[in-house]
Amino acid sequence: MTDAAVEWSTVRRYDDVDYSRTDDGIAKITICRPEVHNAFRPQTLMEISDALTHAREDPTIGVIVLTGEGDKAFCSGGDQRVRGDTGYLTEPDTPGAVGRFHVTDLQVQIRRLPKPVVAMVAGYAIGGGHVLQIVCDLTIAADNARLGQVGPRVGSFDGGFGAGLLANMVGQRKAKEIWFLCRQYTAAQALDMGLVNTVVPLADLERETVAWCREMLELSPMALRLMKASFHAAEDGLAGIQQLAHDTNLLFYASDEAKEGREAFKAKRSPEFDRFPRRA
Ligand SMILES: CC(C)(COP(=O)(O)OP(=O)(O)OC[C@H]1O[C@@H](n2cnc3c(N)ncnc32)[C@H](O)[C@@H]1OP(=O)(O)O)[C@@H](O)C(=O)NCCC(=O)NCCSC(=O)c1cc(O)c2ccccc2c1O
Repeated sequence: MTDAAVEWSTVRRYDDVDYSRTDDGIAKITICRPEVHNAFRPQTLMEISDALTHAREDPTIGVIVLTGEGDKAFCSGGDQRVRGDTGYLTEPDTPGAVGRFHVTDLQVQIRRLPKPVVAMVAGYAIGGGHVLQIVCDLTIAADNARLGQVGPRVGSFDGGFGAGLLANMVGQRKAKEIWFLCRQYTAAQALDMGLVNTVVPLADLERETVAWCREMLELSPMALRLMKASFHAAEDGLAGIQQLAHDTNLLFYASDEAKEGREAFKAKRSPEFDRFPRRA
């Protein structure tokens, strides 16, 4: 879905993915495999990961949008054509090739990324594609969106974020229904159960998504970063706490107290921490 009213310039065109940006700091990462409803193969995920890393490191980017090309699908999950007996294959035509689940690292990368990631969903968000929208921080859905899990129908399941985060969003009962029945849900149903943030007419999807992103760009990036880490601290266990804890290091390093430790070490003298308050 592209909207002529929003101007994007290409940062990098990969084989499976387009990475563009606006002048004011929104990155857009688009899965470009509409012939398979934007199903991902390992290369797709590696390209998304590379674009996410670039957007993370670019200080002029404040918010990242993840989407799929066209209006038929956000993403239909793993590309069944390259699914092997050991995971998804980078070289499906090579006998004995060993596969893996590249999406594991990508899900974690989105969770850890210290900038908001917004899923912009038109059409199908199914299977591993649905889990991708779940791990994004916000989801803006078009009124033609169809969301659901398909794993138990095709011999798969995602018991990680695909189960736990889903249950946190919609409750255990509904999450079990979604996985145990493998139904598809309309955008309106998804909104009703808290699976997406808002639903807009398809023609307005990109404009609305960009409007949400621009609202976030007006806010304190550090406050947004710390809120994202705070939301994940409990859900992600020690890894979530690690993110939040290390984010406090970012702030602590700028303090005179931390600088005293660094400068004392460099000057080969004892640090003078006495001048810093032992706060109540
Ligand atoms: C998405 C659909 C419900 C759409 O149905 P519809 O009838 O509208 O469209 P078609 O079925 O005709 O599809 C058009 C065209 O696209 C091809 N296609 C669609 N999805 C895929 C896919 N995932 N892989 C490959 N190809 C796909 C389809 O074959 C058609 O091609 P033609 O050449 O015939 O035109 C419906 O398409 C559908 O149900 N798709 C399958 C969805 C699916 O099985 N997804 C994978 C689920 S498993 C998964 O995603 C997964 C991935 C991981 O990496 C995991 C990692 C760790 C744990 C779990 C994981 C996991 O579960």
